[in-house]
Amino acid sequence: MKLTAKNFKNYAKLLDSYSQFTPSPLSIKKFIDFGLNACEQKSYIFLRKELPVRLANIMKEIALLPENLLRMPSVHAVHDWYMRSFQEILEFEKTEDNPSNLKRFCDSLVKIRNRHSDVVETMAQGVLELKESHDVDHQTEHSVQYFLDRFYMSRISIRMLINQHTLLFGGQLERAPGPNKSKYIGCIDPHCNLVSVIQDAYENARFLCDQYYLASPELVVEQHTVDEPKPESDIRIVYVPSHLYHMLFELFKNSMRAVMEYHAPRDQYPPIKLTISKGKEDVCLKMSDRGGGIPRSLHDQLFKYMYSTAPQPSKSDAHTVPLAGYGYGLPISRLYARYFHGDLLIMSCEGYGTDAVIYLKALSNEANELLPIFNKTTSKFYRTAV
Ligand SMILES: O=C(O)CCCOc1c(F)cc(-c2c(C(=O)NCc3ccc(C(=O)O)cc3)noc2-c2cc(Cl)c(O)cc2O)cc1F
Repeated sequence: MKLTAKNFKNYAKLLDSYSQFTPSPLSIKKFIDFGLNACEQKSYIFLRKELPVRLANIMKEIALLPENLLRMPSVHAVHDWYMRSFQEILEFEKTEDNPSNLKRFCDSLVKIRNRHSDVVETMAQGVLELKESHDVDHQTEHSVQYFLDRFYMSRISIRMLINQHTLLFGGQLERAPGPNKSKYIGCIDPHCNLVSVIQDAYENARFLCDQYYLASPELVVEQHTVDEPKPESDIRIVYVPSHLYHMLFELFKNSMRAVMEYHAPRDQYPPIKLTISKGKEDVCLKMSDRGGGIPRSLHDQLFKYMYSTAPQPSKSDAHTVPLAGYGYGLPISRLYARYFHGDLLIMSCEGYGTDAVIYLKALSNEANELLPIFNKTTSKFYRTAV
């Protein structure tokens, strides 16, 4: 439906009303329990309210961004995608949960997911457009950092809800029944084998490293469980393998880049060590490399969106390890870890190497979604930050 002045006013009213609601966080346990006895009508009734609530909450923040960022063509495009998706879901607000509407709803979710597939790159482009067209003061940089952390967390959560519904009810052909794929609940693996995800991420990062450096560090994995120091079988948890893969792939790339740059080509490269430990509260994955580390003063830059959207250096600059990252890999990996109340920390010892630790909740009932909530405090933050 084309946005006209008339329906724009009506849309603004709907945005206000849906943003008054607080998003309802779900735990991994709740996703599993619902999925084990999945009812499409219940999911439809929940999502046709929860999705517009989550969209409206973050759209109110987009509207509070500094004017000169909002005006950037790429940011405007993203805002437009959000408006269209918000409207599309509202068309189901009062429709009956009959089979044809359920099918239409599912198709609409797939369409929305596809519309938003390039949001991260497009927002990064918008930040670059801002840097190239305006002087960016500290306040604006601070607002952008605060906003993007919340914006990408909101996006992770909305895609999680959409993926669960479309995987459970989308009528996809049965997945190739891999060893435990058939036991997935949507995108959640109730028996996620950590070593398999680690191996996957390592092999793919190593492939890129070998391509560029013609060599790569080996990997050594150790596992410890609170009850048995040398567990017989691999440690497993209930988690979303694709989220864990994203974090590990990013960290392996960083460790490999540091090790290969720090050690002269003729050296025997020190291996990357990955220690997995399962405690009562957390499952920890510590990736340790001897890549020379970074100075403490540069730690925060690793997680900056503005800093890390440096223009792409030419290939010739690639011989030094530029701290200006090339993507949003690390900040978004930290959001994936925090999404279910875990965390991702980088501890570097300059002159020696870096430890990167991923903390995940050991208990699925404690792995609750961490959702950004739009309220007076949020808008005050933007007002004072402008
Ligand atoms: O976003 C992306 O695509 C990648 C964005 C990211 O790109 C980076 C990258 F992969 C690796 C490093 C790096 C360095 C380094 O670079 N040391 C050499 C130098 C020492 C001092 C200075 C300085 O004083 O300026 C600069 C470099 N040392 O340890 C790490 C390191 C960093 C992380 Cl997050 C990790 O998980 C593991 C690591 O071994 C820095 C990156 F930034």
